[in-house]
Amino acid sequence: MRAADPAQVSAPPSRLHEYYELCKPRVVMLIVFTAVVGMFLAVPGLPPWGAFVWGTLGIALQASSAAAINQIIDRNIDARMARTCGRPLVTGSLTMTESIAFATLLGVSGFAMLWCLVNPLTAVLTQFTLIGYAGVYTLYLKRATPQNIVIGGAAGAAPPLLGWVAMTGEVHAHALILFAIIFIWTPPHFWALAIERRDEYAKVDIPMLPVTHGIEFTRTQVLLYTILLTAVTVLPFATAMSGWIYLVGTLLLDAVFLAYAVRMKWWPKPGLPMKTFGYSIVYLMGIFTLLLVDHYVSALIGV
Ligand code: HEM
Ligand SMILES: CC(C)=CCC/C(C)=C/CC/C(C)=C/COP(=O)(O)OP(=O)(O)O
Repeated sequence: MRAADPAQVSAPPSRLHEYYELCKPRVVMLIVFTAVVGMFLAVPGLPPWGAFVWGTLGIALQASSAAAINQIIDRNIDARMARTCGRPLVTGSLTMTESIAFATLLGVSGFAMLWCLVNPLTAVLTQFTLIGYAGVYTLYLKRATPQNIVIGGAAGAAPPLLGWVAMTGEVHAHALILFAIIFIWTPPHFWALAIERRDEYAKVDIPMLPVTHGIEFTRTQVLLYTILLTAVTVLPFATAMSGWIYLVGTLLLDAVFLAYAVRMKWWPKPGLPMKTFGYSIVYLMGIFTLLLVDHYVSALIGV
């Protein structure tokens, strides 16, 4: 048997992989999943396949473009934080010109796809979302106020609403509930991580809440937002948008999230904030999976 070639084992990541990383793929995948669930919930039965495919692709392209623009704007901050210093624009594996061209290509093709093959309202709202994240949050809010991620969270919360509009051409109250769930989820999602990364944000002068108001205050805010989140996640059931399957599942997920937040507040220990952050991602996937499953199972069994 031939021994592994050391040159191959330590080969640098391909350029394709670097472009892929520029899109923050794992975040974008969850964002697109929430948009897809919005599409399924918007209609009885199955969504119209043309609008579904082009809508998903268009939203994914625009979200990826927004993530790439965020890395273009933030390259100097990213270079000085351990968590982000391996990003393609920091290591030099992609140049500014390449990154700008790539982000433009994704953004323009995503917009054109949504405008021409889905509907103009979806295209315009998705474009505002891109500007909200890449422009308003990254360029301004992130550097200006500890409420940066609360206000900026509106961009991350928009995708299920965009998915809904892609299917129906209009903004429905149920779509606003989906928006509200992600909007209220964002602070505990991010501040759990920021507690752990406080010193890095302080070093680069980014006024994240644990930097400006301290870790204890941030833990209190995480707990308060998690309580509020529990209330907001009951809204799909309260408005008859979802049924019992959703309610039981969501209350279990909420109970675990609350337990994390309570432990972080009164029984903090090293590693707990990162576990809470990790759970926040499982939680959001869980909530949107429950919404989807409930939508079809309730229709099938007629409850
Ligand atoms: C303003 C809003 C948000 C902020 C400030 C934020 C912040 C962050 C940060 C800093 C990370 C990186 C953690 C790391 O590198 O270890 C992260 C990871 C993540 N976020 Fe968020 N986030 C936001 C909204 C969202 C939204 C809306 C979603 C999805 C619906 C999302 C899904 C994720 C996922 C899946 C990861 C894990 C990525 C990985 O494993 O590489 N985030 N978030
Ligand atoms: C449909 C559409 C256009 C959606 C765009 C929404 C979008 C891409 C949201 C991403 C949220 C996010 C990862 C924020 C963290 O940015 P950060 O700069 O605080 O985190 P970082 O330090 O890891 O870069």
